[in-house]
Amino acid sequence: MANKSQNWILMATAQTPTNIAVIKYWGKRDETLILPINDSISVTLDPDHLCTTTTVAVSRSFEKDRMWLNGKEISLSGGRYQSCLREIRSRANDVEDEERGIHILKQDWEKLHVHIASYNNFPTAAGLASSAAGFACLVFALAKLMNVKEDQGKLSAIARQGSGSACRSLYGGFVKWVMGNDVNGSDSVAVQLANDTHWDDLVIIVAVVSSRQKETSSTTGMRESVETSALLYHRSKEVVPKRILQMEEAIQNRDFPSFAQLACADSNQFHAVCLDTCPPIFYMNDTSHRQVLIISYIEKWNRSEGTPQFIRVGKESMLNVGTKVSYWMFYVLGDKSILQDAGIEAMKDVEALPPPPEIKGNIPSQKYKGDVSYFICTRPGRGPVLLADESLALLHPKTGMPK
Ligand SMILES: Nc1ncnc2c1ncn2[C@@H]1O[C@H](COP(=O)(O)OP(=O)(O)OP(=O)(O)O)[C@@H](O)[C@H]1O
Ligand SMILES: C[C@@](O)(CCOP(=O)(O)OP(=O)(O)O)CC(=O)O
Repeated sequence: MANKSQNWILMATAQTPTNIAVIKYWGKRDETLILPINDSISVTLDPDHLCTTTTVAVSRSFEKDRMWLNGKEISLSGGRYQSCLREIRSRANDVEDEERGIHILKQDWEKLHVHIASYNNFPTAAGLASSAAGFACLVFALAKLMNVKEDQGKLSAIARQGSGSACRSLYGGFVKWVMGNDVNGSDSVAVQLANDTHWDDLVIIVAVVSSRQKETSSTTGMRESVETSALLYHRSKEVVPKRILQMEEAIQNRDFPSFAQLACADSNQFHAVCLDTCPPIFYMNDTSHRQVLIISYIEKWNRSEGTPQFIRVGKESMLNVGTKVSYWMFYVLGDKSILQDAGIEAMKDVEALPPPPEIKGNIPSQKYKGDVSYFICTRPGRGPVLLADESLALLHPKTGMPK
């Protein structure tokens, strides 16, 4: 290795959005390579509101690979981290920085160790797809550091081995994860259906029910569904292939009624599969489990009556929008102007919202004050980016340790 005497640290910092599936991935045909039993489609969310920032650093003074997640050191010994590190290292290339006297040869990367620090600006493992943004960001940042020349599609196949849904976060806008046929997973990659500007009046409101960790992880849940649910088999073979085509068309045509109907139906079927699993999984009813996704569409809200048109994914969210609205803690993160555009400035404006027609005459007697902790108002967003501003790095440029 060149320039052994010099004590340099080379770093790269990236920011990567999370994504939310509108046609869901649920079930693997290969657990190690993370190969799914059906295609899925997602919307990448605006990284200004929901994202992961990851700094990766390399130095010959580092004695082993180390990682800090949200300030706490975590083990990298797990198979998923090891797969991502191995796959990226094997594609690394020479890195030259004449000014700083850094010369790393392709073959050096196998012996060099990395430090990784990552921060999620939203709760980890609470159903907000932290693993998606996290592994996509890790792979993207390492690829930049190690001068990996593969395109986003190839990188998506590496991120997939960290967490399935992570492959979709390598692109912005509307993304399809093609399940592929290869036993080695080379064709199980993400492709972009449309970029983040394609449908610029689509608004996504995530109502966070609880920031606590889920009791059944997606990995365990979907494994049990594959083993026990006959409905999942029917879903992956008969239902999803048709729905994927319809969803692609709805996105292409910016056809909101079809988009919302398909997303609702798919979310409901996902929850039905969870119930059909033995033992059953309850993501929906237990408010400690999962955020409720509410997709809201504003057709130039400023020009219309000023009333938001909430379209819900799932029955629980329907109830939330309609009857619980005045009991929500009105705490909004993200782009508050989205609600302000709709004439909602304060709690009294929320209370004045009419319940949706579906729940008229069917108002449950029980009221759950404070079920929704907060909202995140967001939009379709761009894919991963490298942050050039070194002050945003999560590792010290001199020590390579977390700031
Ligand atoms: N920023 C990150 N960088 C690398 N890995 C991360 C990061 N954030 C989370 N992870 C990994 O993802 C795991 C959480 O994934 P998990 O699938 O349980 O939750 P989730 O992704 O938040 O929820 P869901 O998949 O249901 O949407 C963490 O334990 C950690 O291993
Ligand atoms: C319900 C989902 O969010 C499941 C996501 O599962 P993960 O991608 O977290 O699972 P692993 O591949 O085991 O890491 C649906 C989706 O995002 O498509």
